[in-house]
Amino acid sequence: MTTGDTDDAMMPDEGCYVGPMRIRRSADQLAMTTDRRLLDASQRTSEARAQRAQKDPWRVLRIQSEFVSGFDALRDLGEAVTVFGSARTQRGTDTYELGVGVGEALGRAGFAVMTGGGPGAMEAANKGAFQAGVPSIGLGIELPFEQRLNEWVDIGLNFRYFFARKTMFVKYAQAFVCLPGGFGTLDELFEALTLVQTTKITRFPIVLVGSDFWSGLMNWIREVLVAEKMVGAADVDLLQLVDTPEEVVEAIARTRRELDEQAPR
Ligand SMILES: C/C(=C\CNc1ncnc2c1ncn2[C@@H]1O[C@H](COP(=O)(O)O)[C@@H](O)[C@H]1O)CO
Repeated sequence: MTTGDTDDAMMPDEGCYVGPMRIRRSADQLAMTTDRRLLDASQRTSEARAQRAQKDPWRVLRIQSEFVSGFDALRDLGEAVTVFGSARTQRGTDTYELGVGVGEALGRAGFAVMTGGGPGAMEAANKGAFQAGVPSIGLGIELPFEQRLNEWVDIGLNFRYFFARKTMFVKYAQAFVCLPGGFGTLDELFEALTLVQTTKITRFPIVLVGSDFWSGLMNWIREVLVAEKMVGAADVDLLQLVDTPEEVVEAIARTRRELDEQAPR
């Protein structure tokens, strides 16, 4: 994060977000995040247990405040779609352009677009939404390294806690779209799938974009999960696999129509 011939240690760090706040800290300090303070088992010494007893009850207020600010910021949002995808997708690649196209097509169909607000596929989808003139929302997360919301976000919120942020992705969206991604994207995809499968959320299309990328997973779900009776055959239909931005919009519209026919609002 430094340039030129200046002593690296003297250069201010780019900093990172701690919840909604941007601060500069040393690399060691950056390794600690609020989520980690709450969850990390490596803290289980007697000293850490004492701290836990003293501090955890008060953390609830901070957790609560994240829900309050999220609910408040998003309360007037119209129809929206959450787009997940890799933080590592490079600008100028086909996948990045696909993400821009998806954001734009969703925008033209009247949906605001919500992402994790980071780089890669998130940035691409935000860019498309911005270009379509619809709200382009980024729900960032405090991470143990420098992070900022991408430049195409026009409504941005930063969260300390993954679980508070995930609630916003679900509560304020009418569908999920997954571009190619890694563990983060898979986590978000499977959380959504579980919520639909267990009817915690209803009327919720989940669309995977990019058959080259996702068909291996779809085959594994059919050949292993269904075959071993870990999921029902019908559960596979909760996922739709498409390749183009237009097909994303069609898939969402089709699922909504089908759901309306089964159980009119
Ligand atoms: C890896 C880098 C930055 C990470 N920055 C992120 N900012 C916001 N949201 C993120 C970030 N990384 C992951 N996420 C969430 O998970 C999904 C992507 O994870 P994947 O493992 O890359 O698939 C994404 O949808 C976000 O919600 C440095 O460039």
